[in-house]
Amino acid sequence: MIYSPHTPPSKTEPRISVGKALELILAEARYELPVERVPLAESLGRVVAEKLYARHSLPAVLSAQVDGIAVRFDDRTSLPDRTEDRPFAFVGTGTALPEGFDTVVRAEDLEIAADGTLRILEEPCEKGACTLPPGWELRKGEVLIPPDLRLEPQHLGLLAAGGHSEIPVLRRPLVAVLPTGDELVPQGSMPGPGQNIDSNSALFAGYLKGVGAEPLLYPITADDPVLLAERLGDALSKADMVLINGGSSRGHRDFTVSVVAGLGRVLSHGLNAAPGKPVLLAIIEGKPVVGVPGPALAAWYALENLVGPIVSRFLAQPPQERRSVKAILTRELRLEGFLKEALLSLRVLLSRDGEGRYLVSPYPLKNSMVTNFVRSDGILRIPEGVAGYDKGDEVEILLLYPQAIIEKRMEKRQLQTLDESEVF
Ligand SMILES: Nc1nc2c(c(=O)[nH]1)N[C@H]1C(S)=C(S)[C@@H](COP(=O)(O)OP(=O)(O)OC[C@H]3O[C@@H](n4cnc5c(N)ncnc54)[C@H](O)[C@@H]3O)O[C@H]1N2
Ligand code: MOO
Repeated sequence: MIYSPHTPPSKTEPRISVGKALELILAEARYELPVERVPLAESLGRVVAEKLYARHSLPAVLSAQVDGIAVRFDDRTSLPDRTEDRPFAFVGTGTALPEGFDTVVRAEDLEIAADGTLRILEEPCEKGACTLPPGWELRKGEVLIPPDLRLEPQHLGLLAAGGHSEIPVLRRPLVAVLPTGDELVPQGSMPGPGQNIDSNSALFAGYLKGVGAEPLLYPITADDPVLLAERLGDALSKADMVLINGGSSRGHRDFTVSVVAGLGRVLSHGLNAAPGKPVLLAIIEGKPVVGVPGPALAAWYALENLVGPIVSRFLAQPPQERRSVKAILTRELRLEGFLKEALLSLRVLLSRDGEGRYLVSPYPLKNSMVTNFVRSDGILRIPEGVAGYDKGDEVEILLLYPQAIIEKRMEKRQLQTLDESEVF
């Protein structure tokens, strides 16, 4: 299959690689977030803003590690031991040993006879056996969590054990989303002739939440540079980063570039990427501003390649990575012209061959409806400079769903139980 660009870029248009564009915006914008305190139960997935220490020791005193009896080690006699006259106390796992006791005998190593007398079948081998000394779990003042850690459920347990109920975290980056275009109507409206639903705002909101940001959704802005400049100003006064959606290309109503250039510094306009070529990256008042193309697929790649990593930078995290699988190409791919020089992202379907290996079939590039995107299993990214692949070559596929879900999708397709028009 030969891929060629459907909108060849002009020869004079300066374009840079996606990697270089990301490097520039990461190096040149300001990435600072204020700290807020949230209840421990709501801190999952949040990024801790400062080092957190244990506020007390656990256990506070010598405690039992198992269910059994507490004894004094020095009271032991030869085995088996009739112990009705030996002092002991029943203890449960995690409870404190009563004063004067130093060792625990496991319930399995005891016998209580019918007459109520207690025998120790297996004497503890050392003083302190089956106990936990004070501070064994946590020592007061020890570091529990370093700064910049994204909290997982196990960290929440540790912080609770260490005496924390409110956690200082980085505020989620607030990302303003400005949909633009005279042809757009809000979600829930019936689109008339020439109208399109602002579906990208929903896509953006979901994507942003998924990477740990807080979307600030604006109403649709008409194709009017004055209105756009006003909205942009408002967004910059509230948000940490601004996404302007649509109007990024070269149509007579595409004002994004001129408005942004009037307010700040444009770092790049045009990426060596397909889809996702007309992406605008700029800095206004130290804040990153991204002009995201209108077509949903191009928009998604801009989110994935640039916006996600920028949000991660705000949160002092490495960019989130998708799971990938190796797959065998079912046909050759030859790239021509601009596509050979660009980072090409192709949507793919996966299946399996008789040996259980993944097979991969890419969709044609032009087939860029958002519904078809939802139907794809993953993405084949072809780096800049690669002219194509042969049939049978092994390539890496980034998965759009968890692997178990992909397996189910493949199974359904193989059984042909999928309705042709089904979108899932
Ligand atoms: N002469 C040229 N035309 C185009 C070029 C080019 O190089 N020369 N590039 C093409 C490429 S590639 C892309 S990608 C698009 C970029 O378009 P814009 O970012 O300027 O977006 P619009 O023109 O405003 O809209 C395009 C399309 O997307 C729909 N859209 C916009 N916003 C939304 C939204 N919030 N929700 C859903 N859909 C949205 C819009 O209705 C249009 O259908 O330009 C090519 N043209
Ligand atoms: O392919 Mo454009 O670069 O995103 O429609």
